Amino acid sequence: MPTIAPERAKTIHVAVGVVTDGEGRVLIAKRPEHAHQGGLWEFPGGKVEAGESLFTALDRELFEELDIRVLATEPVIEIIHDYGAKVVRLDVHRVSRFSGVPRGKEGQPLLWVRCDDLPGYDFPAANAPILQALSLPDTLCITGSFASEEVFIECLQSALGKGLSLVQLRAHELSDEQYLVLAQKSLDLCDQAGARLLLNRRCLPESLRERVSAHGLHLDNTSLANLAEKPEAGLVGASCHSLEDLQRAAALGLDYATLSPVAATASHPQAAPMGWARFAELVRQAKLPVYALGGMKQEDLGKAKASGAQGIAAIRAFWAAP
Ligand SMILES: Nc1nc2c([nH]c(=O)n2[C@@H]2O[C@H](COP(=O)(O)OP(=O)(O)OP(=O)(O)O)[C@@H](O)[C@H]2O)c(=O)[nH]1
Repeated sequence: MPTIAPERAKTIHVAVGVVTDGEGRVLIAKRPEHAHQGGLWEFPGGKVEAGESLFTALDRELFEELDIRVLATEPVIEIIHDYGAKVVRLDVHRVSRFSGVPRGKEGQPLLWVRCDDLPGYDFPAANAPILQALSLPDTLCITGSFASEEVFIECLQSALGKGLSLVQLRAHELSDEQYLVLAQKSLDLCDQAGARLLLNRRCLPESLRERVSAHGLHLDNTSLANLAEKPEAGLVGASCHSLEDLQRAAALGLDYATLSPVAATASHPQAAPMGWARFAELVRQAKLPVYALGGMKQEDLGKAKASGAQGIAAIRAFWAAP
């Protein structure tokens, strides 16, 4: 019978801190050459000791490594990654408030980096979903019904005015041609507001897609199932309803997933809601940022984050004429 090497018998729980400054930059440190994943950049942190809470572990590690005390944190993402020789569970939290001035107490080089610039640094393989999570907002607006183009524009302007910065254009009732006209108008408004627009259109012919250079694509569940590789279309996410879907989305290297329905939803009345406990269980096993979808309201954001989500995705909560 094969035996499990002792160091593989248990998953190592690691507290990881994304220390953020007033300008939204994050702190990265270089791992020592001799360490596991040595020479790569990391977010400061270390192993959670027996009996320690995540907060206590993070505070202790960041004091030991950076000479700062942690004052406030919020969850970012949890990643289980198998390095072969060991399995790590990275419990990543943003350190939004701290006291002291960070310095590399162990002689490690430190850098403050803008989130957009993080992909330019080499991180351990487990960190890819952390970088994805940091590049995404905690709300995803999905466009809803509209009686006329005028009403659509009003709803979109209202959503952008509330600060929503990621919009998925879902309008299955339109022809390709009508959809593209609306996509171009939406893109102009999103660009003006500094928001990103994702096209959700099954089988939108390549020639038409080329006419609107949106910031990315949202794939429906059928497209996810049929896809052989991630389309080269910027930010790409997909609609997931199961662990298999989430695993497929991660294996394709997609940037995010929506997981639904969490609660009962008017847009899919026949679908049975999975509830928060099941949602959290699935998200724990996901290797990419996941938005909770289905009956979500703005006040569900805290619950979603506490369940491991990137945030919430919704139509009704965000789509309304002013
Ligand atoms: N701190 C940190 N660890 C990471 C990151 N990404 C990643 O894969 N890891 C892995 O998580 C584990 C954390 O171990 P560590 O060496 O930082 O923990 P520690 O400070 O308690 O180390 P020690 O017990 O060797 O002193 C390592 O296997 C490391 O490769 C990251 O961004 N930050």
